[in-house]
Amino acid sequence: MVVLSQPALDPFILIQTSQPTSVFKKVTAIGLSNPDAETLIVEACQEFAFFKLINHGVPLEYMTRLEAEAIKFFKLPESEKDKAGGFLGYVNRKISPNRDMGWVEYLLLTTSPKLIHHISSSIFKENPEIFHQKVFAKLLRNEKSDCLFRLNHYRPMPCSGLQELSGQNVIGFGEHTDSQIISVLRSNNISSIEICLRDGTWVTVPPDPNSFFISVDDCLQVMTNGRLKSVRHRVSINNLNSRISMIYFGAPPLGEKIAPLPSLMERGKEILYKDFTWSDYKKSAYNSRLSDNRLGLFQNYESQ
Ligand SMILES: O=C(O)CCC(=O)C(=O)O
Ligand SMILES: [Fe+2]
Repeated sequence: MVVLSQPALDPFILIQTSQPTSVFKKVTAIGLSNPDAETLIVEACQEFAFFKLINHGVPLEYMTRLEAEAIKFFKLPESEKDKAGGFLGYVNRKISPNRDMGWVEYLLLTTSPKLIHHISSSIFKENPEIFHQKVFAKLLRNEKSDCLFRLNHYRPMPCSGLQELSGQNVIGFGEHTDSQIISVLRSNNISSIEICLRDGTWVTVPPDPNSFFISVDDCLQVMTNGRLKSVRHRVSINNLNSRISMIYFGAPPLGEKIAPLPSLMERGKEILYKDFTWSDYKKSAYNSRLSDNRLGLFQNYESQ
């Protein structure tokens, strides 16, 4: 990455020098009604830590309605959006507390039923009941979990910037693994997420607004004692259209112990991780950089 001493809004600080990626044609598409779904999911998670869920039964109109509300919000003047700022709510370009920036603005929401109502009424003023739709009501059922929901907006690059940037990508969301158990992502049809395969090659996953992309996150890596590995991913911006994505991060309750589960791990394999709670993980993640391996701290010394 080229780091220039420019004002915070200069997109050039985010130029990504990595090679262009090829399109990932092998992403496994799995429908839940497929009798072999369980096996296919395990295989895809072992091989790619990532798969595409098709025929999921969630009507497209739910997602497009929420997307429309998000677009309305993101079109507001910066001063209005900033009023919804804070740890939860609106954030512009700042991806982590530790200097990680991206060409992205987002709304970070908790899925706690009590808080979501409050947040929704201040952000989606014209449609505060947006999260009362059936699909979200289901996601919000577990009051104790610490799940998050993020709406990302990758603005088009300024035209003058694009001419000079021709052929280069700008970091929308830098390389990282997600922390939780699984993430469920849906985006519009614009540009896409890139994932890192086991051999270290980065590939671009073709977008599909009708499907969900499911990824293996850090906690699931621990719960399976490393049998599944969380997937490194990133978003690059290289065109003139806005990308909108929404991601549900499925997390445990704060005090929950995260540990390898005998039913998920390979029999007889040594335990790779120390005991820790989701709250311990979050505290240590707060001091890390986006691209860090945040599980390093929790690995058993003997097993490294
Ligand atoms: O916006 C995307 O497509 C992915 C963003 C992402 O990885 C995240 O929000 O954790
Ligand atoms: Fe992510």
